[in-house]
Formats: sequence, structure tokens, C-alpha cells
Amino acid sequence: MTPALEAEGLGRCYGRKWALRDCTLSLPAGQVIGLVGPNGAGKTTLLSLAVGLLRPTEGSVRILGRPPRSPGTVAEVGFVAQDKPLYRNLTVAETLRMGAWLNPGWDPRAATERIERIGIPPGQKVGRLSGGQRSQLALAVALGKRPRLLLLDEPVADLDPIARRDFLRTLMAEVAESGVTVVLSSHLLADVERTCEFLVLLSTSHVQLADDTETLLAQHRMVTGPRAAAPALTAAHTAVQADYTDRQASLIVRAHGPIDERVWTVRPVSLEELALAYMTAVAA
Ligand SMILES: Nc1ncnc2c1ncn2[C@@H]1O[C@H](COP(=O)(O)OP(=O)(O)OP(=O)(O)O)[C@@H](O)[C@H]1O
Repeated sequence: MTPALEAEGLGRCYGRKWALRDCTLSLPAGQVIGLVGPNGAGKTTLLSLAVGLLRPTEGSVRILGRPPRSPGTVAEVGFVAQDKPLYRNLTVAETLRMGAWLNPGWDPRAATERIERIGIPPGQKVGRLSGGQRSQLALAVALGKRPRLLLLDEPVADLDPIARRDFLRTLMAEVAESGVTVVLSSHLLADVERTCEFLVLLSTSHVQLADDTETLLAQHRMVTGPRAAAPALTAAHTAVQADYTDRQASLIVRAHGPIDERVWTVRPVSLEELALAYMTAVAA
């Protein structure tokens, strides 16, 4: 199957500062992919390069097997930017009509039903919606397009917990029903853990992790035990994060084989622990 997004040595700099560098990735189609990383890591830059809103300084990117903005691609890709750009003077109903007018494959039922279910009045001006309602409308417009690839830049940041759960459920239902690929950038690691089957972690403008979550979780372990035994442990396995007291060591390791459970207490890590460990390790 053609990857949803492929990047090869992709980089973008602003002046002399690299926002994204050496980015080589292949994202599988038909999954929900989490894109995480600290502020300024390069997530928006990667998404903007993918949809052709930015040009690469070096390297290349393809979406759905084609360069961004090539004929056909624009109709097949939905992008909801971080600031949810919508026309403030249009009403909700007019926004949906504009979506229908601009997109040949528009599904009026999907968009309208969604807005009705959330209870946003169709006659309301967009400029008077709350931040969360605007996010919901932007998602409805993006889904109404029936895209094959949906790129969402921090879509749930201003939703309340119930709306967030509903939003993520809708996304997962869409993936199951239509096979759309979703790339979801978020700081909410617990949401990413619940929703995503594949994780991309960016930090300091570089890709630190890009793999399916099951593989990542199988590779890593939380290990606690005597500090004196830590050098032997870190010689055999890669320490991603290490905390020491006088006698005790507590580490997250990428294991390269069995860990001696006579010496160490070993447990699986959560995706949230793993992502935080990588972000902290790179920042340190
Ligand atoms: N238009 C711009 N001009 C100059 N520098 C920029 C511009 N856009 C982004 N940058 C810089 O590029 C880097 C990556 O920014 P980007 O917005 O991609 O990060 P991000 O991971 O999306 O951050 P956040 O989580 O805060 O949204 C940052 O250092 C940022 O300051």
C-alpha cells in the first residue's frame, strides 16, 4: 500500500535556524498517527510542508504517493491548521455551503449531521462561536470533503474533555469506516496513547521516534534496581532516561535483549512515559 506520507531528508529553515531537519519518514495509510513533541519541535512545519503551504529548503515530501499540491492531491487531503482559519462573517450553514461548493467530493450529510449532533446553531456567525465550536466546525468541513488523508494540527487543544472524547471517537470511527489516514499533532499524550497506532516524536527539529506504537512499547522497559548495577545495564541496553538516588536507579531503556530480573524490577512503559522520556532526554 502506498504510504500516506513519505519524507526523504526533508528540511526547512527560517533564516539560519532549522525548523525541521533530516526528516526521513514513511507513514502507513489507514491509521491514526500521533505527531508529538515539545513547543517549537517542528510539528506545524512538517504538516505545512506536507500540504505544500511551505516549500522545503532541502529534501522532499510526498503525500498519497504524489508531491504536495499535485493535481488530485488537493482534493484528497484535508488540513485543519492550528488556528482553524474560517471566515468569521459567514454563518455555520454558509461555511458548509462553501465547503460543498469548493469540494467536488463533498458529503453534505457527514458535515451537517456532525454539526447538528454537536448542537451548533447553523445560523450562528463563525466569529461568535467559541474556540471549541470553531474546532468542531473546522473538523466537520475537513471530514465533509471525504479526504483520504486528514492532517490535524492540535485539533483538540481547546475542546472540553467530553467534546475531546467525542472528537477522537469520531476520528476513530471515520478511520474504521472510510479508511482515512489521520495525522494528529497533539500535546495531550494520554489522548495520543488512546487513539494512535503509530507515533512520530519530533524534538529539536529532528525525528526521534517513528514507529508503530506496539513495536515501541515492546522495545522499551521501565527498570528499577541497585545503582551499582546500572553501568552493566546501560552497557547492554540503551538508557533513554535515568534517575539516580544514592543507592537506587530508575531507568527507561530500549532493551536489546532480556534484562536480568534477578537484579532489576522490570515493567512495561506507557506511551506517555516513553514520549516524555525521549522529549526530556533530547532537551537535557
Ligand atoms: N514563520 C516563521 N518564521 C521564523 N521561524 C519560524 C516560523 N515558523 C516557525 N518558526 C520556528 O520554527 C521552529 C518550529 O516551529 P513549529 O511551529 O513547526 O513547531 P511546533 O512543534 O508546531 O510547535 P508548537 O507545539 O508550539 O505548535 C520554531 O523554533 C519556530 O520558532
